[in-house]
Amino acid sequence: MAYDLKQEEEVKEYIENLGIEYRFGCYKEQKPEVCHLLGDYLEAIKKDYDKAAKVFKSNCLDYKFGKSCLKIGNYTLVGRGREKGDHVEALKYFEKGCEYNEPGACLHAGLLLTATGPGVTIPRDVPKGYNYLKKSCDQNDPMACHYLFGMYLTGVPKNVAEFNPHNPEKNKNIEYIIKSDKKQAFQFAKKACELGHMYACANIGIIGGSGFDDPTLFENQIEKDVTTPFGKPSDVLIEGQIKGVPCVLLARHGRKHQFQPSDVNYRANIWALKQVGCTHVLATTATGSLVEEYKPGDLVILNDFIDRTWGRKCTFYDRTEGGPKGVCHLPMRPAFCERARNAMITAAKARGYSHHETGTAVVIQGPRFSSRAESLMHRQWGGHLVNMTTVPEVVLAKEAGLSYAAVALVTDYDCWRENETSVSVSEVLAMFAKNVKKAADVIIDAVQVLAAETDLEYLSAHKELVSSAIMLKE
Ligand SMILES: CSC[C@H]1O[C@H](OP(=O)(O)O)[C@H](O)[C@@H]1O
Ligand SMILES: Nc1ncnc2[nH]cnc12
Repeated sequence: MAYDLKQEEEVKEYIENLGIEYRFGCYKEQKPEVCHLLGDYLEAIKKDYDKAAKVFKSNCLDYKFGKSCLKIGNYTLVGRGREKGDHVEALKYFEKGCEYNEPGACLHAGLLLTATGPGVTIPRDVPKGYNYLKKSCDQNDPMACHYLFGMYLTGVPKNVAEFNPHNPEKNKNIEYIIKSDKKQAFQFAKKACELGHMYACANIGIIGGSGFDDPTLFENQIEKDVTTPFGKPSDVLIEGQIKGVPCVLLARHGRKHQFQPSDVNYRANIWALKQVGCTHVLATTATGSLVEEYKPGDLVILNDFIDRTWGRKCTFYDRTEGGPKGVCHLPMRPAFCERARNAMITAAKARGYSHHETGTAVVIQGPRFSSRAESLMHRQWGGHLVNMTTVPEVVLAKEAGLSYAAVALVTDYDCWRENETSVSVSEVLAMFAKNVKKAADVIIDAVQVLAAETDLEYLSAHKELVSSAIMLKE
């Protein structure tokens, strides 16, 4: 019978008939896949969780239907269709579901057995949990592959309390159940990415500024020539891994430094990184200092900017064909991603490098350096540093919903100090070359810190902020 689903009565009748069909298929014809549909029907349409739980439970135990074991496992975990949650019983259902080859059930069993934290009531059994995760990943569950990536990336400590997720250096002498293995980590990340886990794909973009062109940072490099709706980025993207984490490197000014700051296609650079799946961008920048305490050779994790540039394309929302639609009024406080900044701060601290956790960069148009009067004015404005590239890069990264942070290397005192000559390009490059290892180490370690994080809510928050800032959506 055909239903006119625009008519309310007919929709009701259709839904009732659906229930009758499912009951018939389940109870009379004894088809497990239809019983599972009946459970879904009772849950989603009837909101009768008690009955749904009974159907899922019997379909799991009597008919060995893995998907229903996963469902009843989840019900048991959170206390749906029963009085309260029970982790131990939930695990039994997940294990059954896994036995019946349901990858989601293997994933949940693996997670429960390897989880730590105050809410966990199941004794930790990492080897058993690992096997469940592995079975799930082998059956192409992207989440399971991503968890295995995380396990191999950092290693799984015997005593979790001894492990410091923010300081890899401090974990060197602790005992591990699974030892860190970057090659294995990469294989699992690769598989998770291929299966569509967005956070596992080439996920950390690195924009190398003046003097930062060290491709030896990367293992297994591949050059990728890409184009975007906003034109071509400054150079090819170099994809590879840093200690097992998929990353992409881009030279901000091109590998031959062929683009001066006002000619860099910042939009194409950021878009290209986003296009290949980056969720984060970590950048370096050579900067002059505007205050005595920020000394040449110091690192600064930028947290704000003053924009003195002009004529640069500083939004994706300008109706470019293939670009996003609408008008975007994005707040700039905070301008940089706090989580990515913290990862850099953690890295600089752990290495013992002289650094400043905050700093405001005055971004000038260039290519000339500031006059003395300008430099003195920038000081009065409260700037700590001066450079030519942070705007619009940070703005565009934020518009693209990416997590962006920049480590500035102080190369000079600009030209505000009494009795001192003005900054020169040779001074900047020489100072950067002398200290480039510090910037590279901070990037390398920050990549590890970010990749080991499991709470990725902040990445969704970046995207939601952009959605909420768009007017005139089509
Ligand atoms: C080479 S001197 C001026 C130049 O250095 C900085 O470049 P980047 O930010 O790409 O490291 C500064 O912003 C100027 O563009
Ligand atoms: N003094 C300065 N002014 C602008 N950009 C710079 N990059 C490095 N030093 C700089």
